[in-house]
Amino acid sequence: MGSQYFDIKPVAGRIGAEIIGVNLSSNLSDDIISDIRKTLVKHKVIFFRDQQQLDADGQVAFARRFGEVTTAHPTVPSLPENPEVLDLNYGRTTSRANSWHTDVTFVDRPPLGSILRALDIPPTGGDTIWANSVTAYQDLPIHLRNLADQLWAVHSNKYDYATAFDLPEYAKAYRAVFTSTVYETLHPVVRVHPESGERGLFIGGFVRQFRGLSTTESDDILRLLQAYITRPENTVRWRWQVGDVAFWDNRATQHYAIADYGDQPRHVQRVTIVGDLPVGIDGKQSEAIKGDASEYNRREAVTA
Ligand SMILES: O=C(O)CCC(=O)C(=O)O
Ligand SMILES: [Fe+2]
Repeated sequence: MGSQYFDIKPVAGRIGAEIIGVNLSSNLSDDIISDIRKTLVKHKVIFFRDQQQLDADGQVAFARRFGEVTTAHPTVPSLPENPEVLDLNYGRTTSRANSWHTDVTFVDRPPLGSILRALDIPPTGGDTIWANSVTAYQDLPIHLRNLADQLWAVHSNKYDYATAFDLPEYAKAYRAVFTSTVYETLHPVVRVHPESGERGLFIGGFVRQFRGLSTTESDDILRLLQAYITRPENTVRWRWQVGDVAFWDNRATQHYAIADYGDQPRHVQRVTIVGDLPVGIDGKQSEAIKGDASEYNRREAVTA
């Protein structure tokens, strides 16, 4: 699929494409937005360079073209003047993003996607990697695919905070909120993408246990399945420059922010689009177990 409005340049063999010739701060027609959406669904993560003219409000306005935007995230401070914008500006030691995950899968409607804008990037390091969960599923040998097809997983935001990272004072309020409500949701391990119909592995960092298996069995199987997600063939790595924008399909990817830049500044801002209720290959939908997940996407911003 091409577009009459912009050029599409794949970045890696199986995931990721750069969109060339679109100014995200301009008034984009519905036709352009529709082509951007198709490109996102096909390539799973899309990149736009040189978007220095785009500010936080423009980023929110662009995100709104794809769906409802979430307010606030319990682990990451929002901008006080703009609760839709997550301000990720607190260094490698305080981030949970340097592990493979799909965003916010502990609620029943995890994000459709997120849009990340680079404001300050270290001279070296601080890249982000995305993985294609559809090609990972296709890579599974048939017997493992049959196993994955039958599994459902409990996703939760409950962590062992004994080993938690140290937070700067201003971010502690967010952690207090994050830990005050436990969310648990049962999702299919193999999810049918609502737009492409593709099957993908829907797992990642918030998976606690597979239904009907012990925690040890779950850990072993999760490790086995994650190994297909993180195979280099299924990934793309982006070397950020200030002004870059990345937009990923959170329904078909995992990502990992590389914490290799020491104490150098790295500042990115994220806007998140509400997704739908995942559907498994048998047509069954995800189910919230704990926490009012339906309210989650509209919860109040916490500002310190
Ligand atoms: O900082 C990054 O590159 C990504 C952080 C992350 O995981 C996110 O914004 O969801
Ligand atoms: Fe993330």
